[in-house]
Amino acid sequence: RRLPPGPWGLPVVGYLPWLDPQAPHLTLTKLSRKYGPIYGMYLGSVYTVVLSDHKLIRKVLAKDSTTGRAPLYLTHGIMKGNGLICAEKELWKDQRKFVIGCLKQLGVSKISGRREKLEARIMCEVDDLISYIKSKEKNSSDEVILDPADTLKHNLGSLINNLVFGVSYDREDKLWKWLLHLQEEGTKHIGVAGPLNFLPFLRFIPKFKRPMTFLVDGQRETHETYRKIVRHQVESLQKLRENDANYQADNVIHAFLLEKEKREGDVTEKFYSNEQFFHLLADLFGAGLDTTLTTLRWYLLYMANYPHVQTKVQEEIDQVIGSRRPSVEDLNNMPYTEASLAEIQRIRSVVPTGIPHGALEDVEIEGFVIPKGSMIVPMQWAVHMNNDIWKDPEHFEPARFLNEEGRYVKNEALIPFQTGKRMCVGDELTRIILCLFITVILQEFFISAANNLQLDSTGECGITLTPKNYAVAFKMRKQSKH
Ligand code: HEM
Repeated sequence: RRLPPGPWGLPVVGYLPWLDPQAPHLTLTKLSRKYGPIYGMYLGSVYTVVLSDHKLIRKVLAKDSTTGRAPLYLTHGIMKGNGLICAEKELWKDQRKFVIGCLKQLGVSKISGRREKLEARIMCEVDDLISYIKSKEKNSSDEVILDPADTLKHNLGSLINNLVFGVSYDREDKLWKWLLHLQEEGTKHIGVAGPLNFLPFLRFIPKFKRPMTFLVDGQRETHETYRKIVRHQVESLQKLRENDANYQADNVIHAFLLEKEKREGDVTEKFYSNEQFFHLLADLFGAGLDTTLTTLRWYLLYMANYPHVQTKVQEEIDQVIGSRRPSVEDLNNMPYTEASLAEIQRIRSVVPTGIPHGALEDVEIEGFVIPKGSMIVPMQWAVHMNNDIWKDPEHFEPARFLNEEGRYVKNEALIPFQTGKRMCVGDELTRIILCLFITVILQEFFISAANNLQLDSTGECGITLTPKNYAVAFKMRKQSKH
C-alpha cells in the first residue's frame, strides 16, 4: 500500500497552517508543481489527495468508488448528507436521476418544444436586465456606469427561482432580498468556516461560532420559507391537474410532488421526505445561481479588459444574429463567441479547488492507494493554468479554442463542471443561460472599464472564486434596434 507523495504536516492540524486561506488554490497548485499530478497530505484529520492532471482526474472520477463526498463537517455535519450535492450512495443515485429527468423536462434537452419555452423563460430575465440598465441615468459620455453584480444576481436568481420554485419576485420584494442575502452570506460563511471542516472542535471558538450559527439559523429559516412556498405549490398543482390530467411539471417543486406520489409504498419513498425536499431545493438554487452569476461577472470584466476580444464577439453576433433575439442554436454558428465562453471558464475557474469527492473504498491509481474515507480534490486551477497545456495561461485568448479553419474545438483539459459520474448536472442549462445573456448584452452595449483602467482580475476565493466589486460603463451600440 503506497500512499501518494506529499508534504508533512503537524500533528492534529496537518498541513492546514500552510494553506493560504485567501488563496488555497494557489498553495495547492504550487504543491502540485513540487510533488506531481497526485499527492497527499493531512488537512486536520482528513487525509486529502490532490489531483492536478486532467487525464488522471478523468480516470479517478470515472470510478464508482470515488462517487462519495469528502467527509467534511459542513457536508456531513450540517447538511447531514441530504440534498444532492452532499448525498451519497442510493439517495444520491435516486435524486441525481430525478434531477436530470426534471431538467430535461424543463427544456434542457431539445424535446417537443420545451426548449423554446425554456429559452423564452430565460429571455424574459435577459430583457428585464437590459431594460434595467437602460433605465439608469447616463453620464455626459452617454454611458451608464454600473456594477452589474446586483442586477445579474436578481435576474439570474429570478430565473433559477422560477425554474426551481415556480415563483418570481419583484426586484424590491423584501422576502426575495432576504433569500438572496441568506444565500450570499451563507456562501461567504462557508468560506470563512473552511478550517471547521477539518477541525470540527473549532466550532466552540467564538470566531467560528458566529458563521456556524449563521449557517444553522439560515438553514432553518430558509427551510421555513420553503415550507410555505411548497404548501402554496401543492394547491396550485392540484388546480392545474384538475384542468389538465396530463399536466407536466414546469418547476422542480411540482416535479418532486408528482414523483413523491409515484413512490408511495415503494422502498424509495424515504428519499422523498420534506427534509430531503428542502435540501434539494436549496442545492439547486445555490448551485445554479452562484456559479452562473460568477461566470457572467467574470465575463463582463474580461470583456472590459480585452476590448479587442469584445469587438470580435460583437462582429460575430452582428453577422450571425443581427438585431433579432438569439437562440442557443446560434452558438453552433458562432465559434468565436463559444470559444470566449470556454476561455472565461478556463481562465477563472469558478470553483478553483474543484468540488471534492470522497473515496467510498480504497482506490488503486497509478501504483498508489487512495485510502477509503479520503478527500479527493480535482484541482481545476492547476489544470486550467497548466503552462504545458495552455500557452501563457494568464492571457485571455479565446482563439486557443479554435482550429485552423476557425471552428470551435473542445479541449479535454477544460473541466469546469468536472467529469465522470458526479459531473455537474447543470452544464447544458449553463450553456443556454450564458449564451442568451452574453449575446444580448453585447448586442446592446459596448462595455468598458470606467476611466479606462484595467479591472482587477485576481478575485476573492471562498468556495467560488469571485471578482472583487467593480463598475463598468455600458454604452449603447449604434446598430442596436432594441
Ligand atoms: C458556470 C456554471 C456551473 C459550474 C462551473 C458548475 C460546476 C459544478 C461542479 C464543479 C460540480 C461538482 C461535480 C463533481 O462533484 O464532480 C457541480 C455539481 C453540481 N451542480 Fe453545477 N455548475 C454550474 C452550474 C450549475 C447549474 C446551473 C445548476 C442547476 C441545475 C447546477 C447544479 C449542480 C448540482 C445539483 C451538482 C451536484 C451534482 C452531484 O453531486 O451529483 N450547476 N457543478
